Amino acid sequence: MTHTSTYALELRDLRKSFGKTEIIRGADLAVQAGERVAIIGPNGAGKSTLFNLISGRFAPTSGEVLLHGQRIDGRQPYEINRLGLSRSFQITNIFPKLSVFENLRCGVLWSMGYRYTFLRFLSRMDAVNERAKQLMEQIGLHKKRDELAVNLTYAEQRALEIGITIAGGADVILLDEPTAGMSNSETARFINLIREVTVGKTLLTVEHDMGVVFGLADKIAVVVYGEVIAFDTPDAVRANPRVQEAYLGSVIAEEQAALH
Ligand SMILES: Nc1ncnc2c1ncn2[C@@H]1O[C@H](COP(=O)(O)OP(=O)(O)OP(=O)(O)O)[C@@H](O)[C@H]1O
Repeated sequence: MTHTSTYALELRDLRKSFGKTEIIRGADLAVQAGERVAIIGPNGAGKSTLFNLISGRFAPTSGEVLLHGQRIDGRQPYEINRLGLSRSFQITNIFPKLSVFENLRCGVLWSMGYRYTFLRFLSRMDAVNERAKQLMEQIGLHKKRDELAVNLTYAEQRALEIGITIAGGADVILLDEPTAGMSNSETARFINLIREVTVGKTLLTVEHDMGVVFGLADKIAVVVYGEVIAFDTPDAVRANPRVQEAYLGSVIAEEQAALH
């Protein structure tokens, strides 16, 4: 049996009920460090709820969530963040009236436990500035250093969100539909950006766009009716009869029809 600590993230018989309705119904998942995982499934299957359970927004009704072998279920989102798991929307909420550089500095400081009200002191903080500069280059916004976030294009704002998400150096990153609302060419560029900035990290995305799923994921977790019914490589998931029957067959058929 593999030792638990070899997994970056593990879900064990995770359950969540809202009122009398069980939405997550015994989900199991074991993600190795460095894997990029896309969570897919029909509308209402429980994908966002799973993200909420992992990131601490909801406490599970029962079951366990482990980050590098350590139980994190029931902990507060900020505690989970400090333990090395960062979710895009937790900290995002870009500050529209701050520049790209200032937004990234806030991301770095937030991860260190400061509050953005210390903003006026930031210019003295060389290490913070250096990290923000490095992030700005990583996300390709160094030429927009002093541009206010509100003036960025949509795709640039999403890139800034990713920069803020990775600012604290978390090694497990959760992204909700990172390319939603982008054009095809923006999406292709953005997949590359995500791949680059998550090298060596563990990535989980909730994703509806099959192009993104197959372009980004090393493994796919298929969630149907609150359970992970398959967790495997994209090719194996495509070929899995249970997945085809439950969900993916119709999506692949649509995809193939669109290609011909
Ligand atoms: N806070 C809540 N209270 C009550 N029911 C909820 C709550 N959050 C989610 N649900 C219900 O849980 C079910 C799963 O929702 P969830 O958003 O996790 O699905 P999803 O797979 O992310 O769907 P989609 O692909 O449409 O975003 C839905 O029936 C939803 O109404």
